[in-house]
Formats: sequence, structure tokens, C-alpha cells
Amino acid sequence: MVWNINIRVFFSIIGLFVLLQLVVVGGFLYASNHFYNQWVENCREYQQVTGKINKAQQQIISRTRLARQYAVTGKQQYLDDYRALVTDELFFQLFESFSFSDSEQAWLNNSANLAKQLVEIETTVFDMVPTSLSPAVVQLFTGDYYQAQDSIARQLSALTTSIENRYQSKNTSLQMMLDKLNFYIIVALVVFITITVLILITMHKKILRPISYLTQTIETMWRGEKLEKRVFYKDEIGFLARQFYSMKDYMDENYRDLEIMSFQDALTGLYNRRYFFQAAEQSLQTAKRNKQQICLLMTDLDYFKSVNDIHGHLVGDEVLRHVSSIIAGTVRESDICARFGGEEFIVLLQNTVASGAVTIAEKIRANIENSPYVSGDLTLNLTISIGVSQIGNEKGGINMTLDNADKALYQAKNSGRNRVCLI
Ligand SMILES: Nc1nc2c(ncn2[C@@H]2O[C@H](COP(=O)(O)OP(=O)(O)OP(=O)(O)O)[C@@H](O)[C@H]2O)c(=O)[nH]1
Repeated sequence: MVWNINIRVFFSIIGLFVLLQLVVVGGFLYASNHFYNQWVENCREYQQVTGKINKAQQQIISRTRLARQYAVTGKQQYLDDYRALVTDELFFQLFESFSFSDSEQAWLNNSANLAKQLVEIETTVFDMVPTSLSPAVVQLFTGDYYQAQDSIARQLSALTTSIENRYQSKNTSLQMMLDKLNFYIIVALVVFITITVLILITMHKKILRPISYLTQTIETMWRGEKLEKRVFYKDEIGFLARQFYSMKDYMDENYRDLEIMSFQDALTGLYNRRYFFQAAEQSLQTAKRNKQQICLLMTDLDYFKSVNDIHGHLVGDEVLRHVSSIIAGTVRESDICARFGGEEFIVLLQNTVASGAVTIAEKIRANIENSPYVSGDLTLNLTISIGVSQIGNEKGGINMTLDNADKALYQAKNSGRNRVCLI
């Protein structure tokens, strides 16, 4: 499936996605931390309250023991120690610091009342000590006293168990919440990682790969090599690529125009002198390799000056175009025709021996003689002189041959014009 992305929309989605990740994971972590703190707080509270209940119970046990010892021995020290234990205050602290359920509150109230009953019995006994230190006094500690003591122990134990159960169930539900949250965090992470991987794959496919392809394209262009293929996308990268390819085409076209202009004669459309030398050198190398002959024709219109003088330069230019098309139309396409300067044209004949070159030169001469320039009422009969030379094996190469062709042309001019001479 081919689909194109809008890069701005794509990055906005990524931004929103990252925000979503932060909110979701942050929210989960916050909730998890909150539940964990609650769990710790519950444990602390549980320790505190059960600690207080245990302490109250211990105090009651210690106090009753001291009360009995005082009743039996009458020693003041036991009474002093007894009074140092303030059980009521402990119960009072429990009421204040903690919120109990109704049943727990009832157990606590009962325990407090029973503790008061114990104190009343103990006070009665103490009033009789030390005068009536007898088994009868000690007898007062039986019955209601021990029942009250047992009942306190039972009530406080029930209270402790109830609190323990309550906290246990609270923490169990907290633990379940934490487990659930951990599960959600893992699921969210898996989803986010999957989406992130998909985003990375998309980024690679839709953004990085096209950019890297464009970079390679630019490198290929810099190396001057041909572009094998062009890739188009409909998104911003595609737009960039299209602009780039348009720019490249425009530059190529301009370059081609410049190239043509650099080796073409503007008036006649033939090659110019600069290109001629370049092409002649190459032809010479090829001919040497293939053991072929090359000939040069140096041509010059006869009495062309008078054409300009009588009919003007514009007609002169038209005549030059007329002559150039006759020359180019007479020789083979593989031959190189160039305007050498002014009304001088030069032709390089590939794979041609001197006799063949003379024949072609003769053909050009005859064609020009037989094709007058006609424009409206104006008819101009034209003739041309041609010097022919063959590129030999001597060291001079093209320049020497040109020289020879020039000399041959000079001969043709001097011997009456409208003729072909060979050197
Ligand atoms: N119209 C036109 N004339 C040109 C151009 N280049 C050179 N000429 C003219 O070509 C003429 C060359 O004349 P010459 O070669 O001196 O003499 P000619 O009249 O051709 O006589 P011969 O060559 O001796 O037969 C000059 O009048 C130049 O001004 C051109 O591009 N356009």
C-alpha cells in the first residue's frame, strides 16, 4: 500500500503521543505511589494501635499483680508502683487517636468500664490494708474481680483480632490495586514500545530513506553520473524532491544550451572554430588508430565583399547561411563542417583520401555555382574557391594540414577562383 504522510501532522502526532505516554505512565506511577504510601501508612497505624492495646493489657496485668501483692504483704512499695500505672489514660489515648468500628468501640468501652470495676474493687481492698491483712481480704480478689480481668483480656483480644482483620482486608485490596496497576503499566509500556517502533519504522521509510535517497542523488549528480531512477512522494519530502528534480532539469537544459552555444556558430548554425579544433584532434586520434585518412577543405566565397558592399550586411548574412547549408548538405553527416571565420568555411572529411576529397570539394563548388541566392527580386550568383589537403603522418598534425589547405585555397584564388586546388 502506498500512502504519503504530512510531516507536520506526523510530528504533531508524535508530540501528542509522547505527551500521552507521559500522562499515562506518570498517572500510573503516581497512583501506584499513592497506594503504596497508603499501604505503608496502614501498617504503621496498625502497629501503633495494636501496640497501645497490648500496652494497656500489660498495664492491667501488672496493676492487678501489684494490687494483690500489696493486699497480701501490705508493703507500701507495691502500692506506690500500682499508683504509677495510669491505665485510664491509655484507654483515653486509644479513643482519641483512632477511629474504631462500632463493635470495636463497644469492646473498648467495655474494657474501660471493667478496668474501672477492677479499680473500685482494688480501692476497697486497699482501704482495708494494712489493718485487715487476712485471707478474707484476699478473698475479695476472687469472683467478679477475676471475671472482669478475664473479660478485659477477651475484649482486648477480640479488639486486636478485629483490627488485624480490618487492616489485613484493607491492605489486601490495596495490594490487588497495586498488582493491577503494575499490570496496566506493563501493558501501557508494551503498547507504547510497539507504537514507538512503528513510528521509527515509518520515520525511516517515509522521511529518512527519501532524504538519504535525495542525498545519494545529489552525490550522483556531483560525480556527473546519470540518474538511474527518480522517486516521487506526495508529501513534503516529495515536494522537495520534485523541486530538486525540476531544478536539476532546468540546470541540465541550461547547461545543454550553453554547451551548444559554446560550440555552435550563431549565424549559420554550423560548428565554430573552437569546436572544430577539439573535434579535429579527436578525429585524428581515431583515424590513426583505424589507419584511416582524413582530409580538410578550406573554402572561401569569391568576391563576397562586394555582396556586403552592394546589398548590405543583412543580405551578406543570408548569403552566408545559404552557402553554409549547401556545404553541410553536400558532405556526409559524420564530416565536420565549421565556420572558420568571416566567409571562410572548413570541412573535415572523415575516412577520405585526397582524391575523394577533391571530388567532394568539386561537388560543393558546383552546387554553390548552380544554386544562386534568391530573395524576392534579388538573385545572386555565387562561386567558391576551395583548398584541399590531406592530413599526413608528419609531426605538424592538424595545424600543418590547415596551413596546407590555406595554401591550396590561396592557389585556387590566385588561379582564377571558383576552383579546387590540392596540396
Ligand atoms: N555579412 C557578413 N559579412 C562578413 C562576415 N564575416 C566577414 N564578412 C565579410 O566578408 C568579406 C571578406 O572579403 P574578403 O575575403 O576580404 O574578399 P572577397 O570579397 O571575398 O574576395 P576574395 O576572397 O578574394 O574572393 C568582408 O567584406 C567581411 O566584412 C559576416 O559574418 N557577415
